[in-house]
Amino acid sequence: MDTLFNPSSTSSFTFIQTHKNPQSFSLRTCGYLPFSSQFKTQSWVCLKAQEFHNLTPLNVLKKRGLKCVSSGEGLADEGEGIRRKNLAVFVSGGGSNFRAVHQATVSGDVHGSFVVLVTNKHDCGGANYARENGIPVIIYPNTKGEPEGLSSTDLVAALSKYKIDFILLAGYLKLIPSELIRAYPKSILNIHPSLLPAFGGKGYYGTKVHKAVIASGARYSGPTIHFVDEHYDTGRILAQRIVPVLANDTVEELAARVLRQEHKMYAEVAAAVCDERVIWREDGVPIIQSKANPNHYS
Ligand SMILES: Nc1nc2c(c(=O)[nH]1)N[C@@H](CN(C=O)c1ccc(C(=O)N[C@@H](CCC(=O)O)C(=O)O)cc1)CN2
Ligand SMILES: NCC(=O)N[C@@H]1O[C@H](COP(=O)([O-])[O-])[C@@H](O)[C@H]1O
Repeated sequence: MDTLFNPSSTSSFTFIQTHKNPQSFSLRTCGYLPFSSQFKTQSWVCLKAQEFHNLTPLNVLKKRGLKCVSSGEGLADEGEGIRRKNLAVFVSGGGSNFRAVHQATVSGDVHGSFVVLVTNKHDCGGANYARENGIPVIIYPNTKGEPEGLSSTDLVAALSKYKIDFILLAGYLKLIPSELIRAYPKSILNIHPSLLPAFGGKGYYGTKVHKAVIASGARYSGPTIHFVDEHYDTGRILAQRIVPVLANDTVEELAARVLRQEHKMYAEVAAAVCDERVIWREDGVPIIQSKANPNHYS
């Protein structure tokens, strides 16, 4: 039994572009607002009127001080498609999350293409899968064991030629340098196999995470996808799913249950970022607009 955890599935947000500040969306206070369609003009989005249903009363939302800022590119015009995004992936191991998202790009579920892979282990499963699929492989960082590895500065320079839109960390076990974080603001995601902020940080990776969860007596666990900042696992949380921790779970059984949800969630989140459906609330929390119902956010 895997349960989706969707705290705000009944919430509806309506966003009005303010002429004063084309990068911020604010909630109008005049009660329910209808919109009919969305189109993009120059650098900001205009929302026209249409009846919406089951809106959370705006005054309730406004009391929570909710204002939203677009993800930067805004919503596409009705008449034109959203540009396909270039993706980079960082792996250290087998790369099952990478393979799951890559297969979603091939099937068309994710409107993006992996253009480069970075790894600290030149012969890991993820790197070999990339080579088999014609995806260039870069080694980072430079270590005794990986003398071909790049420095942080050279990594940023090497990646710049691929015109990357988003970087996905998928089982990468080294610290992402601040130079790369500065070069790709709000554009680097990581998947972690616990419900952050619990069981995260230095030393929490792979089976070590699940061992700690079981030892704690926690009844639920699950994967988290978050934006990456300078520290391990402290960036803004974007998505989570929950799974039960059973009384007689082994580390391997819990790891497998969480990993199944990781694969599904990462493909959904990758689709959202490529569709430009990530919106940053004024309080700094990123939220995802539902593909099926644009009135729903989670
Ligand atoms: N700047 C950031 N870099 C990375 C993040 C991040 O959030 N910010 N996430 C990690 C992935 N990760 C958890 O999701 C993670 C990976 C590795 C470690 C860790 O303790 N690593 C060991 C070395 C392990 C090894 O080399 O085998 C260590 O640093 O001592 C913690 C969390 C990816 N990068
Ligand atoms: N803290 C980072 C961490 O533990 N990441 C975890 O490593 C595994 C990689 O599997 P994969 O290589 O098969 O995708 C995944 O479970 C991922 O959440």
